[in-house]
Amino acid sequence: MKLNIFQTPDEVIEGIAQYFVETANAAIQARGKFSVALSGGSSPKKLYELLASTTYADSIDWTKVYFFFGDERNVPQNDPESNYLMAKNALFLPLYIEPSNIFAVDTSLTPNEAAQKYAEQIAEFFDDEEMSFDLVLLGLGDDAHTASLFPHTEALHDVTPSVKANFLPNKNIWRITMNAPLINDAKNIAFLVYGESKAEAVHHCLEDEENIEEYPSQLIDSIAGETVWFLDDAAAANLDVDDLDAEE
Ligand SMILES: O=C1O[C@H](COP(=O)(O)O)[C@@H](O)[C@H](O)[C@H]1O
Repeated sequence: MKLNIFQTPDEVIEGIAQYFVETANAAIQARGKFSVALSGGSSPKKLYELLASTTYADSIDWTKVYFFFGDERNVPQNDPESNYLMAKNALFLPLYIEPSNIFAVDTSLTPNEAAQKYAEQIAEFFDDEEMSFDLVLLGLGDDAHTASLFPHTEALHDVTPSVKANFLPNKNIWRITMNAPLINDAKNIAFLVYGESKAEAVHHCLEDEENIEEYPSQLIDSIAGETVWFLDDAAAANLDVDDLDAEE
């Protein structure tokens, strides 16, 4: 586990954009392609916009990048809540990404069918290779959820890498999410977290005693690779950084 702490949200975005480019180019050089699972919600929009900007657009051969989603809301793909729609507008359209490089969750199906189909698509993509994304990008909710692994939900108990339909009783909604075993098989995992509303959750996930039911993000740590947290000062405010391996 590695921490990168920056003063401002813009600096965090810049830092994780550079990390994305380095990780993508290393994967393309080593294996000829880069598979990435994107995060949703509000935090990564600026990252996607920066990657699609003139500063970064030419830094990666985007024809060799394959996009997946760590989680998706159970809404149509043109719904403002859709993680796919956000990535489409901020990243895919500006970079002219080919549809064959984009693996969106089919939310026209029932949640269970959508999850099963997505798991099959992922298995098919990796074929006879190890089912291991080059990079999984993650966010952190104020309640310490990541992807759609929410406190006190069934998917937290999975032990086999897969995609699950996860019911959130408090909100009475379904989400489709990669489970922790699948995420942890990734070669690299990067959390992007900024803003003071996240400070408590960051502290619980990184420094508190293990309590997976309350703080599901504690489940996440790459087994064979690297887990890196990109934080701003506000999100890191409650950390005792001296006890952690932090680079500022
Ligand atoms: O619901 C979700 O929330 C988390 C965190 O989102 P944020 O809006 O607080 O940045 C996100 O990582 C996840 O993909 C998303 O579906």
